[in-house]
This record gives sequence, structure tokens and C-alpha cells, in this order.
Amino acid sequence: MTQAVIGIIGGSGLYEIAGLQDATWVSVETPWGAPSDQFFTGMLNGVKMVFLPRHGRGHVHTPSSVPYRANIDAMKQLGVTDVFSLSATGSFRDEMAPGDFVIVDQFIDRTFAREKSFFGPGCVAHVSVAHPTCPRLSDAAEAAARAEGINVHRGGTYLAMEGPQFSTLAESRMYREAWGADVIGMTNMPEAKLAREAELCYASVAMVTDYDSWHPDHGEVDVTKIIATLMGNADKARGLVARLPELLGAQRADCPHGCDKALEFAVLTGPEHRDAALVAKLGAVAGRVL
Ligand SMILES: CSC[C@H]1O[C@H](OP(=O)(O)O)[C@H](O)[C@@H]1O
Ligand SMILES: Nc1ncnc2[nH]cnc12
Repeated sequence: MTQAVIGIIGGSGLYEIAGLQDATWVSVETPWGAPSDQFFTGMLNGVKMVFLPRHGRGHVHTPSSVPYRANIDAMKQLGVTDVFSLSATGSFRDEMAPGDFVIVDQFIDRTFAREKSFFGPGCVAHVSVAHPTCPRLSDAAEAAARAEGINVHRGGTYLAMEGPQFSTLAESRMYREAWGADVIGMTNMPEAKLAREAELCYASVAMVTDYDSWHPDHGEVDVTKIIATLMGNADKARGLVARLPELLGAQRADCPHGCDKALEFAVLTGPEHRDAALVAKLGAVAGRVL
């Protein structure tokens, strides 16, 4: 058993969490540049919590400029073992209505202007993301949402788009009808892939704010309406987060799904062929296997 440290990545509308004891904002430097912001750390029901506003306080980062690698590296440095992502999303399903939460279990990655891996020339690795989210953390997120009285859907495919503009009507229809996506957002990729490379368990809670633009009764996405829904969602999210420590506990066994061993056989570059500078950068995320 090891000490559990719960990491929370708060999306649009969720820039702080409440109730932490000995709470303090800490700065972390990483070999991948500066993270989105300082990390808000403290104890909640006997469990260490580490919170990061994904876009920074004041919402300074676009979905494309979020420093995803620095954020995940810094979480590793702070000892985080389990990451919960909370994100605003549009919905492609009538029954996934604004105000509902969806525990995402699959992604379609349509992003193209982001660094997607910690690895590269001189240290090549291939991890599996066939099952990109951790069922253990997803169970906890679902239980917490139900206990809070949130209308929650278990399972769903999140289409990650580059943004920052919302989708065209044709794209919205294609993602929904031909591709079978359930929700759409701009940030969970490459975040989920990087969490897997860093051997972190990762769960994603999509907080529905709108019906994107496909819905005949709802017209196109309107950011002012999204923001109104976001505020209510953020309150619900804070309630959900507050329940996680009790559900997960302070001690943590190895992940039964192997998230924390994702790199075990993933690195292909032989030790004598590795780029020393890159290996040094990989200390926090992959030091266990390098
Ligand atoms: C405010 S709508 C668009 C914006 O909100 C979502 O961000 P996050 O996933 O961090 O909650 C969406 O992905 C866009 O970045
Ligand atoms: N419709 C939408 N498309 C992409 N990102 C979103 N975030 C919230 N609503 C969204």
C-alpha cells in the first residue's frame, strides 16, 4: 500500500475548491515549462489533495495553449497518484442534458496543435490507451456524483476538438451520427494520454453545458448560456470532489487495471541508445522504468 494523493484538474468555471485543511498554493517547475498555474494543495478527510485550474486562475490559457505536459509532470512531482479531470462539454445526446455529468470512458482525439507525448527521438515509448480511463476512479466519481444527487451517466465517448471555435453544424452532426460521440470538449486530449504515459490513474467527468449545435430545438452554441450553466455545474463539481477522499481512502493498493504500470514494457529504445538529455527530462514521469 502507498499513500494516495488525489489530483483534481478543474476545467472552465472551476478555478478553486473549498474545504482543504492547511491549504496553500505551491509553485512547481518542470522540464516541460511552466504549468497552467500554481497548485492548490491541502488535506481533505485525511487525504492529500492537489488542485490545478487547467486554464489558470482568470482563465488565461486557451485549450491549445494549456501546458498539458507540464501539468502532468508537476502532478507526478507532487506525488499525485490519481487524477480526476472535470470539464465543461457539449452534448450529442438528448438524455445527456445541460447540468448532467457524464463519466467518460472513451475518447476520439481530433486535436492537432499540441505536444502529445513526453517521449520522442532518443527515448521512444508506446503505451496502450485502448482503455484510457481508470474504472476504479470512475467508480468513485460515479458514486460521489450519485451521493450529491447529480444526474450522472456512466460511460460516454468524449470528442476532443482543437478549438477554440465551436464546431460547424456539419461537424457536430458527423461527430454525433457517424462517429457516435456522446460529448464534446477541447481539453481532455492529450491530457488523458499524458496521464497514462506518466502512469497516473485518470478519470474524466464531463459536465454538460450545452447541446453543441446539432439539436433542432436548441440552436447553436452560445457561450453566455454555457457560462450560466457552468456556474451551477461548478458548485456540483465541488460537492463531488469533497466526497472523493472518503470513497478512495488515504492508502492505495496498486491499480488493479495496471494504469500505474503502463510503462512496464513500453520503452523501446535500448539503454545504450537513449538520449541522456531526454532521459533526464523524463525523471518525474518515467524514472521508475528508465
Ligand atoms: C467555456 S466553453 C469552452 C471551453 O470549456 C471547456 O474547457 P474545460 O475542458 O477545461 O472545462 C472546453 O473544452 C473549452 O476549452
Ligand atoms: N459545445 C462545445 N464544444 C466544445 N467544447 C465545449 N465546451 C463546452 N461546450 C462545448
